[in-house]
Amino acid sequence: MALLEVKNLGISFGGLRAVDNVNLSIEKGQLYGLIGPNGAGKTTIFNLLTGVYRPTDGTIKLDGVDMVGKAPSEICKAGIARTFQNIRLFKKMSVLDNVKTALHNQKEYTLISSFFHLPSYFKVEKEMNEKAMEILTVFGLEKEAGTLASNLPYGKQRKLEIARGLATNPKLLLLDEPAAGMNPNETAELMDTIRLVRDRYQITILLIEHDMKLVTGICEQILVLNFGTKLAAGIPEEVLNNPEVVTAYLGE
Ligand SMILES: Nc1ncnc2c1ncn2[C@@H]1O[C@H](COP(=O)(O)OP(=O)(O)OP(=O)(O)O)[C@@H](O)[C@H]1O
Repeated sequence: MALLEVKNLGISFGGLRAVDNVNLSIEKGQLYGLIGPNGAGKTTIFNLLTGVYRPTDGTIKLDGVDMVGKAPSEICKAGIARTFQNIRLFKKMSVLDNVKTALHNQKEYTLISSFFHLPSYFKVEKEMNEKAMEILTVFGLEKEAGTLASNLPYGKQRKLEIARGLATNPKLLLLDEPAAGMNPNETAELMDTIRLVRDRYQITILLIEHDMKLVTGICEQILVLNFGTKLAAGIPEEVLNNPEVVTAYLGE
């Protein structure tokens, strides 16, 4: 059984059919790319998968469990995490605290234990610090743990966003244009990090990306959308040489 099984997914906004009859089957541990021209419906699919929008048609199953109709917080608990095109960090918090707030998805202490500083509070706090530091190390951010998120250079802020997604302990991590605004060196480093995250945590990753070097470099399968529907799907080398894709996506 695929980890994510999406069938006949669709949504309309008034007269606009933003996503229409999309099918997606992603195996556990796969690195999957979602590409297409501006306005093709990519981010809308992320919004459907994470419960921001409710589909007008179709089904979404994670590990066999129906996600349609669940609140975004429930879907996050079920194992789908995401990052956004525009960075959404707690800018006035430290790098470490940004990751720790995401860990609250799993570990919690009671208000009473925190207020009275009971031993259980310190135990959970210590565990959270250790776990957050482990995640920061994967992203090469451990030395910046105490830095304010707003003081990180752009490329590291993008990495911190992914670290926060990972901290919710997802089965499926959705990355919306993770390399947007990065220079080629930062993008190359990010590609290594994404691979490392997948291998080390054995999670499944679905990413939207315009940078074809990144897509062909790390994605094992891709789906090309155009006007909300599937234009092509398969391994990147084949799909990107498909004349229809070249015409629609690259505008040639
Ligand atoms: N809440 C909404 N209300 C009305 N229209 C919407 C809404 N959300 C998205 N759309 C429309 O749906 C279409 C698909 O948008 P979407 O943002 O999913 O495209 P995209 O492929 O992610 O584009 P980009 O690469 O530019 O981010 C667009 O025409 C957009 O204007």
